[in-house]
Amino acid sequence: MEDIKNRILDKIKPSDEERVHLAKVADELMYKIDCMSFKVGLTGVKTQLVGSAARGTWISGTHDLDIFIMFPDTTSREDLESYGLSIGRQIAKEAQEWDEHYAEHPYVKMKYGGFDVDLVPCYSVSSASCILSAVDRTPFHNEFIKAHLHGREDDVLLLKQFMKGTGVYGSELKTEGFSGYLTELLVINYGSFEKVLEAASDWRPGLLLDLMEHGCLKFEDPLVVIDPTDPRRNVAAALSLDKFCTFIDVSRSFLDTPDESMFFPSAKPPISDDELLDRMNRRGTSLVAIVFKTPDVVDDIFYPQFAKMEHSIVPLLEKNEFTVLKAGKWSGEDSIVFLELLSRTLPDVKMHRGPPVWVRAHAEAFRAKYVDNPDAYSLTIKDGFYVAEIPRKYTDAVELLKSEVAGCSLGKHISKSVKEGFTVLEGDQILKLKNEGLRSFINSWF
Ligand SMILES: Nc1ccn([C@@H]2O[C@H](COP(=O)(O)OP(=O)(O)OP(=O)(O)O)[C@@H](O)[C@H]2O)c(=O)n1
Ligand SMILES: [Mg+2]
Repeated sequence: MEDIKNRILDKIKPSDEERVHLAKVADELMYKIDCMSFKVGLTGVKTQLVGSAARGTWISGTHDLDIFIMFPDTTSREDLESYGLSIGRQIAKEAQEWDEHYAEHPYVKMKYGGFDVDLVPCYSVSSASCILSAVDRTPFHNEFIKAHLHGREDDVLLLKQFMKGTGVYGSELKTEGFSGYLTELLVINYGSFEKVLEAASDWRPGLLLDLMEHGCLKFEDPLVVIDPTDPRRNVAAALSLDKFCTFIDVSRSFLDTPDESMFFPSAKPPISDDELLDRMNRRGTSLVAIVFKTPDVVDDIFYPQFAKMEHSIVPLLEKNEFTVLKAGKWSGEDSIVFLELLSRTLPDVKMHRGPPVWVRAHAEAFRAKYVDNPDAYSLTIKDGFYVAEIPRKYTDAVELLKSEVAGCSLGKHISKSVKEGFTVLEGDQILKLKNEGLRSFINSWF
């Protein structure tokens, strides 16, 4: 175990040179921001480096700098936004590339000196419980982690890399995993990388960690980690049940058989046509793919819509009695929802249940509609209910999807893209999809 940890740390721990370079670029940027705010006559504005770069918990080679421009809490929202943006734009003049983003406030993102820099305006408030906007907590996170981590940066680095390797790191809506701050709190709470894994091996959903014993509001999430700087917030709010459980699973595996490759797994190779056909034949199911053009929106807008799409399409199939074994999603230039069905086709007969025979008026109306209906196969009684045996609307899942997908609730941008055109592929038609990233996704998913 010690050997593995040391070998991993050799790869992920920033060198002294990297630390010096990062500090230099951060200082340079903060100095420029200070000069800029002085020039436009702002007083009381402070700048601060936050996030993993400020805490010594960034993974070597991942170069993001989060710099906060902190305005006095008496600043109006309009002033904070306009000064924040104009300072950002000025600095961006010397950047390799830049653009504007919108979170709680608009902010500027840029490539500067080899780093991905976020210049985020926020309010400087006296405590995290009186924040005026969500980002105002971040400087308090910095203070808390610096005061409590006590030299366990290496444990955080190992935990982050282990989570990256096992696919559970990142609190964006695309991943629904663990945030950087959460990994730091877990190390503080349990004491070390291994102790986090040992504890996680016995986790159950509904777990509450309340480091500062705040006592707390009720949260429904699988993991609740009360923010030590703000009792109203669950730091693990973005974590999905499946990512929570994946972490339990990989923690047990690693402690059972420590394996370096879990930190840096090699991607599955793209599946070949022959292999894919062979797998389809062996599984004996029907594989269906719905393909549409990926709308041009940011991940945090796209992925919730993509999840919504899956959660509309699976019930559509089930309502029509197609059994969905599993669903999967992949997105590149095109986006694809995969559905593995027990069978693509169903027989023509559908059992349509009517009212109980003893509910006379309804029962007679139902009987009258189906008893001599030339389209119906027959009318029977089962468990006290009339059952009409009628032809089903869709006997082919592909026809169902072609007709009904565009009418599903899909989210604004996906809906627009699907209405502009989509295709439904089944079985060997899926071999038309050649993208290598997609083929390696299929290799691990199917
Ligand atoms: N959902 C989020 C995302 C970010 N933050 C705050 O913003 C900081 C910077 O965010 P980010 O760069 O995403 O995370 P890091 O902790 O810097 O981790 P990484 O090493 O992955 O960059 C975090 O430390 C945290 O204090 C937060 O409170 N909630
Ligand atoms: Mg960061």
